[in-house]
Amino acid sequence: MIIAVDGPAASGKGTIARALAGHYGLPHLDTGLLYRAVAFTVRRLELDPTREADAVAACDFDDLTLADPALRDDDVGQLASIVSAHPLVRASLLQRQRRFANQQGGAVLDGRDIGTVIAPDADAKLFVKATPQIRARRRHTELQSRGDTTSFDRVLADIRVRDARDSGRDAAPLIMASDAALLDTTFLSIEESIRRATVLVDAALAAKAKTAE
Ligand SMILES: Nc1ncnc2c1ncn2[C@@H]1O[C@H](COP(=O)(O)OP(=O)(O)OP(=O)(O)O)[C@@H](O)[C@H]1O
Ligand SMILES: Nc1ccn([C@@H]2O[C@H](COP(=O)(O)O)[C@@H](O)[C@H]2O)c(=O)n1
Repeated sequence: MIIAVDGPAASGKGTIARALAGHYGLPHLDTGLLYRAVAFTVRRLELDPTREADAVAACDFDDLTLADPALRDDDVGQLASIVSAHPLVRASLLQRQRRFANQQGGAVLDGRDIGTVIAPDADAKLFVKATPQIRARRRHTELQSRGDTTSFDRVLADIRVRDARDSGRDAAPLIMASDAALLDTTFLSIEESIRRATVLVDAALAAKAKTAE
């Protein structure tokens, strides 16, 4: 069983995807981390993130990089949205994500293009959204708890820039798959978001089982 969870930055898709993975006993992949690792490597090697060849060279990152907490920094997210717009970077990370999705028993993946590109035949697809203001507030709180002093206005501005870049690029833009269920978490607690996500996934699985009869 493959569950695809997509949505914009700080919409809560990772929180929901992790909870779904626990609920259904499936492994989880946060695909944003892969793009963050490329961005982090570009920066470490002092490469140019706007040059596709430089960004592709950074796709060969060491897997230990994925465990570095600095990957979660706001500026790495910004850089990730620059490198992720290059088609050859996306192509370079595609098979790794597909292999994870198609492993025996299934998986939960969250990102921007899981339901549209990585796993278009996923058994259940969610598109998680929330207003930019509420996403910025959540991300700001999270950054503060890690000792990051980035201002709320800066976090909100970064989220708007990242939304525009991720939705406006030609290669695998952030869009809701036509067969995804929409979950707006703007006014929902984490617990309620997870509860509703589980109901939506159960409904998608039941509908799929019925058409297979
Ligand atoms: N419904 C909610 N209510 C309040 N806070 C939430 C809610 N959902 C998630 N959060 C918090 O908001 C922050 C962002 O959530 P999360 O990391 O799940 O988002 P994301 O969409 O995966 O972000 P990114 O795209 O940057 O990976 C986290 O600190 C999380 O605990
Ligand atoms: N499937 C994906 C996942 C992520 N990206 C890009 O990476 C950036 C960081 O992702 P987070 O989920 O950690 O915020 C994001 O802004 C996207 O540009 C992607 O393109 N496809």
